[in-house]
Amino acid sequence: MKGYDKYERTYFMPPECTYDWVKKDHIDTPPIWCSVDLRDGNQALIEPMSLDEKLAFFQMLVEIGFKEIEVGFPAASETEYNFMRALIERNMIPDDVTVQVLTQAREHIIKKTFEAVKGAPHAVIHLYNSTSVAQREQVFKKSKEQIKKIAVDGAILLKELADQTDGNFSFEYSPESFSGTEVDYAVEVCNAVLDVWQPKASNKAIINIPSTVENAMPHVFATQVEYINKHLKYRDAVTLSLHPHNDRGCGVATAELGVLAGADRIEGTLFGNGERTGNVDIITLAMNMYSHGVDPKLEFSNIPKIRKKYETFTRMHVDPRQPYSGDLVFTAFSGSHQDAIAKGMAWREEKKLYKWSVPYLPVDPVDVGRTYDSDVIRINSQSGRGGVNYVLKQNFGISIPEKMREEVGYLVKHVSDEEHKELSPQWVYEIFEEKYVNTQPYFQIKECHFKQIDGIMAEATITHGGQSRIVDALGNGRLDAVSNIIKDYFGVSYELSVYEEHALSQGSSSKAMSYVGITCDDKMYWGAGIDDDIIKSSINALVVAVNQLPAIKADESIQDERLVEMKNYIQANYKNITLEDLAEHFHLSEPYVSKYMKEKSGKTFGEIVQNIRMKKARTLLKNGNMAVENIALSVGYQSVEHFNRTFKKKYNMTPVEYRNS
Ligand SMILES: CC(=O)SCCNC(=O)CCNC(=O)[C@H](O)C(C)(C)COP(=O)(O)OP(=O)(O)OC[C@H]1O[C@@H](n2cnc3c(N)ncnc32)[C@H](O)[C@@H]1OP(=O)(O)O
Ligand SMILES: CC(C)C(=O)C(=O)O
Repeated sequence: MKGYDKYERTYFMPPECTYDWVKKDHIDTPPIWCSVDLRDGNQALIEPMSLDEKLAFFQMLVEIGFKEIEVGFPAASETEYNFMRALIERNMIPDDVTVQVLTQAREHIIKKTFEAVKGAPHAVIHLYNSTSVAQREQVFKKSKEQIKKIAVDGAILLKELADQTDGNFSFEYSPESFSGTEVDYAVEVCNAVLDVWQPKASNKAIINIPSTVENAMPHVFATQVEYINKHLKYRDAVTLSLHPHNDRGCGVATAELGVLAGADRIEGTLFGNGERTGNVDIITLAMNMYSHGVDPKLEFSNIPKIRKKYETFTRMHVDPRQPYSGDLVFTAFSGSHQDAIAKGMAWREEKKLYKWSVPYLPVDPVDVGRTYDSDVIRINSQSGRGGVNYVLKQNFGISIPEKMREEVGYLVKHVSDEEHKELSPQWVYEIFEEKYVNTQPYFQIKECHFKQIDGIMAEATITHGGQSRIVDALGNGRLDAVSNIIKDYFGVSYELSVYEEHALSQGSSSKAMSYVGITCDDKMYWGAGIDDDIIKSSINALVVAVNQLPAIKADESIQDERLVEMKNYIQANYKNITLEDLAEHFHLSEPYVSKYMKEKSGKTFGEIVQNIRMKKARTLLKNGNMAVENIALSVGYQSVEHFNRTFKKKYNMTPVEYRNS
């Protein structure tokens, strides 16, 4: 890529590099968390938060459990100033929470800041000035000594004003733009500031190391932090804090390695809001610890609720891939992931495990306020049988037999592929239902009675081709007897291979769900049935399965017989027949009859009716002198105009022209 040679590395390795942090593999106690949402997060918003929004956000941060909150930059604006005053005057700061405010190292800004914090029960005054090579040269045009003096002068003024101002104050100093600063020089400036403040273990100062613009790999930052940790004066009286940004996308790694390197405290924001690519995301950091079995001491058990408020207050949007918080972070669309998750969840339930080990899910989604129903497995063309089965089970209590799952999986994903869409759980259910439960059958068994005679005798009413017949057969069980009826009646052979059933809870009532798999020529055919009655549900399942057999589907004698019967019925009732009448007469649904007629005769129901009417009309026109109006009505048209129009369209002449031709 052209232009790469315009850049060079702008960070500095410390004079001595030690790598003690490398030997640690996890963080066992959470750092002190400081939220900077209301300051660094707020200053990065297109529209900074209003006073009321800041108050509500502050309340949310307190509820999450933050004990240190940088509430703003009071010298920046009236809103910022008034917010600080409101917190103090309305007594909104809980006893165990410390608020913090930021100030430049400029006299009037520091003075304004102290006016804002007057009367605070406990506040941290956070002083910063830039120390990087670039800022020394380009912005301040000052030497190292002069830059250090800005910090020291600021520190002196903080101390003086703190002594003169009503309230309880501690101090924080940040060598801003540390990432482009020589590490030993940054330490020198920090130590000079500490010399002014003379911190005590009972009232610690905070030294905050920002990766103001992240410009190095996280291990470089950790090595820098380790050096600072070892070279800061008054170390027992100093809280070493980090303030990572995310310009290289490594904010979280930078923070974690920095903590391993000796940092005690982290400044960050919810969802990583902040300047440019953001501050480090505290939710991710906290949840990373949580997923290692460490209590982060922040409450993220309902992230969706926090997110909703955050999005309202900041007008920002959380990315669907944002760790722990995004819409899609617990979702598997792909088959093998879904399969493993579904099996892992089943394993967990079966073994009654408390410890979490479900594949592909770093934490239990329920722990952060998500659900298993809609968050974990979603169906598209990348999905597989494990996922489809999970969705049916989780959402509808349908537990399909192991051997049936592959067919159902392919059936569902095929629809998604064709439609090019994600399928909602309801859609998945409808696909399943249409094929296995409510399929339009070639035959049905509407009624069945059983007698115990040397085995089971079943007597079933089989309906097909518009006719119903009562047939009986013996079997060694009820389903076997019904199966024998079907075999005898249609002359088909198959093996009844799988029968499974379970209760299906729907609201307060419970139904029986049955599955039947039959084998014919080494291939399995499936059906399912749902009914209050277990026998009925199993017969329905069997009927659907048999209806899938190619021998039944291709049985032209059944087809032809029914088609002829339908045509005869139309012929006999052509004057006022509707599709609804026809479907009802043959105990079938309208869409099925409509599709069936088109497929089998090449004409729609409407075309067939029209042909019959026209044929009758032509005969009446040629034989006798019945008025055209009367002919129209007698063959079933509502009006003569309609008849004339249809006739002309079909024969390219009017009925009168036809009569005279
Ligand atoms: C990395 C960070 O996030 S740091 C925090 C940044 N946040 C903000 O800036 C948000 C709030 N800031 C503001 O509202 C404004 O900047 C104010 C009100 C504080 C100050 O505004 P202004 O007086 O117009 O000054 P501005 O911020 O533009 O800075 C300009 C001057 O201050 C100096 N300056 C900037 N930062 C500092 C600092 N930390 N310490 C000392 N001097 C500073 C600049 O060198 C410049 O000096 P010059 O005029 O002599 O060249
Ligand atoms: C003021 C400092 C800590 C800052 O916000 C930064 O450097 O990013």
